[in-house]
Amino acid sequence: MQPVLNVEDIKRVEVELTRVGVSVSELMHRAGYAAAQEVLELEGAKSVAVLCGMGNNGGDGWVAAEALLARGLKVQVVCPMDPDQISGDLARQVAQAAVKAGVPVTVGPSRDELDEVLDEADVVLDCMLGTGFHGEVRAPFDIWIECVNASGCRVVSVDVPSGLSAQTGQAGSACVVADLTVTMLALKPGLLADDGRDVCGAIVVAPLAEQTERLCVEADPVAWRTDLADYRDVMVETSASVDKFTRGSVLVVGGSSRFPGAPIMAARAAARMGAGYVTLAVPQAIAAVCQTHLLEIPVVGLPCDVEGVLTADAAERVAKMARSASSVLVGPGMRVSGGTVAVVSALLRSEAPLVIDADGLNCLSRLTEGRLFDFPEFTRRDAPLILTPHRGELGRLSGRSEVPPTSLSEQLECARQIVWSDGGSEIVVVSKGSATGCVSVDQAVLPKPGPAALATAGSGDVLSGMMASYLAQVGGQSENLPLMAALVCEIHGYAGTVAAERLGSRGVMACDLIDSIGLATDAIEERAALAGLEDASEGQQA
Ligand SMILES: NC(=O)C1=CN([C@@H]2O[C@H](COP(=O)(O)OP(=O)(O)OC[C@H]3O[C@@H](n4cnc5c(N)ncnc54)[C@H](OP(=O)(O)O)[C@@H]3O)[C@@H](O)[C@H]2O)[C@@H](O)CC1
Ligand SMILES: Nc1ncnc2c1ncn2[C@@H]1O[C@H](COP(=O)(O)OP(=O)(O)O)[C@@H](O)[C@H]1O
Ligand SMILES: [K+]
Repeated sequence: MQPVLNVEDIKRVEVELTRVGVSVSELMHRAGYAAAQEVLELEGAKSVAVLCGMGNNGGDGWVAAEALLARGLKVQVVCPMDPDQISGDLARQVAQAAVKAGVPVTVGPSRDELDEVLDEADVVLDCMLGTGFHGEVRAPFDIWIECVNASGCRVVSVDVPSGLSAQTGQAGSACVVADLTVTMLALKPGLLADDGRDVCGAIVVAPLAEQTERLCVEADPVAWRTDLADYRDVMVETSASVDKFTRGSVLVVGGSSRFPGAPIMAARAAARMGAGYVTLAVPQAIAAVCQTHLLEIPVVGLPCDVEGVLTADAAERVAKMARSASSVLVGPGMRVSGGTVAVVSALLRSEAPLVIDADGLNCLSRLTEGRLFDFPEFTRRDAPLILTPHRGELGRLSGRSEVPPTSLSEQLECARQIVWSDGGSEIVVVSKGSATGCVSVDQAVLPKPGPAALATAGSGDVLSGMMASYLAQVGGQSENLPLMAALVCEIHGYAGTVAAERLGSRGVMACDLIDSIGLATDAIEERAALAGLEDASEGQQA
C-alpha cells in the first residue's frame, strides 16, 4: 500500500528530512531531476517548454530545465519575471544557476509569444503552481494554463497540476490537464479524487530520499492507497468442498412501495458476488413484485403500513431471520419511519455481521439525532458493522447535513470521527464518492476507484449487496475489514469498467453492473494473486 499524506503532513516530512540531513535545496534538486527523468522517458521528447512559477514549484522546474538541457534536449523556460527578481532565495538561486548554464528564458510573454514557444515544444513541464497554490488562479497563470491545455503538447506536471488543490482535489477556474503528474515524497488526497481524477493523468511518486518511506509512515498518513497484491490476504478462499449454505447466506432487508427496485438489485448483487443463499425480506405490499424478479432468491413479506413501508412489528421477525444468516444488509429503498428505525435498531442489537446502507443509514441518523459520534453505544457491537454512506448520508450522520463533505479528505475526517468515537475494530465506514475511503480505527484504505459509469442510480445498492455477500463468504469476519471492504469496492469499480466496455461509458445502468460482478471478481482476484507472485519473486531477486 502507498501512503497518502495531507499537504500539511508532507511539509512536516520535508522538515524531518532536513533534520536527517537532506536539505530543502537538495530536495529541490532531486525533485527537478525526478521530473526531468520522466520527460526523458517519454518517447520522442525532443523539445521541452518549462513553465515556471515564482515559488519552489518553479524552483523544481529550473532544476529540471538545466538537467534536460544537459541531456541534449531543446529547452525553453517561461517565467513571469526576471529570474533575479524571484523573491524566494532557493528558487532564485536555482533559476540563476540554470541561466548561467545556458538555459534560454522567455520572461513575461504575451499570449501570442507563449503560443509560439508552445508550438516549438512537444512536451510541457508544468511548474507554475504546486502545493502553495491557494484561492483562484491569478494572471498570468490563468492564461498560461489555457494556452498549455490548448497546445496539444504532452504535459508533465510537477508535484500537482497547476490550478488543482493537492489537498481538496478541487480545480480552480483554470487548471492544467496533465498526461503525467510526478508528485514529490508521497501521494496527496487531492490527486486521487474529484477534479484530481480528471487532471492528473498517470501519477508517479518521487520519494526523493531513502528516509522518506519511514518518515511518511511516522507522519501518520491520512490514508493508504491499495495495490492489487494487498488484497490476497482478504480474498475468499476457494474450495470445492462447499454447499450453498457454507458459501455464505445473506439476508437483505429493505424496500418500500416507492422503491421496490433497490432491494432487488442488492439481493441480486449479493448472489452474483458468490453468496450461496440469499433471502430478501421486504414489506408485504411489494413481496410479490419482488419475487417475480427473483427466481433464485426467496422473498419474505413483512408487516407494513399503507404506504408499503415496514412497521415496527417487522423488527422482531427480521432479528429472528438474522440469526441464521452469515451476514445481513439493511437499508436499500427502505425509507425512514418509526417502523424502519425499529428494524435498524433491532439489527444493530443482533449479533449478525451487518452492512447498513442508504435509508438504513438515514434511520441511524434519526436514531442518533444526526450525530452518530455522540452515540457510540448504537454501533458498539461484537460482530462487524459496515456503513456505506455517500457524501450526503455521511453528512447526515456526522452533524453536517447542511454542509456534507466536499472532498476526499473531508470524507475521511467525518468517517474517522465516527469510527474513533466507536473505538472498536469491528466498525468500518465505507465513505463513497468519486474516490472511496474504507475507514476503520486502525487505518483508512483507498481502493482504486471505478469509472464515472458508476455514478448511476442504484449503483450503491449493488455495492452494498456485494459487500454483505463478501462478508458472508469470509464467515462474517475478516482480520482486515477495511481492506476487505476496499476489495469489494475495487471489484464494484471493475464491474463498472467491464459493463462500460460492453454498453458504452454512458450507457451503464445499475443492473448491468450486477451482470458484470462475476467476471470482475474473477479478474480482480486473479490479478491480485498474480501481483502477489510478482512481488514475491522481486523480493527473492532483491
Ligand atoms: N514538500 C517538499 O518536500 C518539496 C517541495 N518542493 C516543491 O515546492 C512546492 C511548494 O512550493 P511553495 O510552497 O513555494 O509553493 P508553490 O506551489 O511554488 O506556490 C507558491 C507561489 O505560487 C503563488 N501563488 C499561490 N497561489 C496562487 C494563485 N492562486 N495564483 C497565482 N499565483 C499563486 C505564490 O504567490 P503568493 O501567493 O505568495 O503571492 C507563490 O509565488 C511543491 O509543490 C514542490 O513542487 C520541492 O522543491 C522539494 C520537495
Ligand atoms: N464519478 C465517480 N467515479 C467513480 N465511482 C463513482 C463516481 N460516482 C459515484 N461512484 C460510485 O458509485 C456508487 C454510488 O453509490 P450511491 O451514491 O449510494 O448510489 P445509489 O444511492 O444511487 O445507489 C458508489 O460506490 C460510488 O463510489
Ligand atoms: K505544477
